[in-house]
Amino acid sequence: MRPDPSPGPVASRNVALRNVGRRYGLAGPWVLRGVDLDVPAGALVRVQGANGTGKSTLLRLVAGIDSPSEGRVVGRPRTAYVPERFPAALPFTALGYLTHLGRVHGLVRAVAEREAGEWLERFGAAGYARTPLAELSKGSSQKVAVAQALLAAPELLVLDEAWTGLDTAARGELDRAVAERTAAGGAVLFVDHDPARLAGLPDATYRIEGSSLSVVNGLDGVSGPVGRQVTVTASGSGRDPELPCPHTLTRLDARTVRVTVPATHSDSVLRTLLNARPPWHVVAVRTEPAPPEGR
Ligand SMILES: Nc1ncnc2c1ncn2[C@@H]1O[C@H](COP(=O)(O)OP(=O)(O)OP(=O)(O)O)[C@@H](O)[C@H]1O
Repeated sequence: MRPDPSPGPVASRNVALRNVGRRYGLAGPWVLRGVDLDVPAGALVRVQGANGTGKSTLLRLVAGIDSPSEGRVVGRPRTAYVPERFPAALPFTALGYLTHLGRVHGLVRAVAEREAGEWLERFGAAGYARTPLAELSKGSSQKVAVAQALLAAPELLVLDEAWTGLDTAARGELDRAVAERTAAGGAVLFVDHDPARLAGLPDATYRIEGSSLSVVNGLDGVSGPVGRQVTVTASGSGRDPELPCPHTLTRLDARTVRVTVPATHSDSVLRTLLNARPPWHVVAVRTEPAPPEGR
């Protein structure tokens, strides 16, 4: 099912970040800033980025288990989340834990237990159904982490490196489960270190770089930076300026360039231009209109 990327209010089954920033501690560096992201129902969305750039932070914000330091999260789909590290030291067996979660999601005990058993079977973990979580191997406990998310048939499934540690059969099973969720109209947002993971399938791919989010492939087929943008027109040397963030550069004439950068980086870009040797002359600075709701 293709997602609907058309502008308009965000439906409750969609989730979106609007000008979101997150930093840890009052004076900590901004891990994310000025981030706008839409995850519409039915969409498979991938987030990429080098280690420590804020992928898990972004996923936790979208999943609703962390709150932004600034900006808004819009929409409240029923969400399930597979964390990078599953807290396996809970006082349950694998089956007991999944049955308990099934009941939390409103299933009667018999149905919860049956579905829990079916998911363990599907991931090749039925043999560990009665094993305490704390005694499971890393891979087996990852299967439980994945099963707990799928058990709830969530409207939004958020997978943070969920394939890591799974054996080949279970990885294939998770691929199929992702396809089933999107076919059923659910959204799936994922991070995985393997660039071949679900290759060719995502409806949109984003990259985190320097606290900003860029579009690798957008829902509307557009690529480039997202979020509020600032356009700076500057004249100076015939060479292109070296800027400290992702940007789009257009040369207007032999001495004049126009660069568009995420608004969150406009101060550092202006500083870079003014401190260059020789300095650039800044002709104009314009803040571009915010993207419409639903984009
Ligand atoms: N709870 C926290 N408290 C303080 N700093 C944190 C916390 N969580 C993440 N960070 C910091 O935020 C930055 C981004 O971390 P995050 O885990 O989101 O990145 P990541 O892209 O998922 O990394 P990786 O690819 O290594 O999993 C890092 O500098 C990290 O140290």
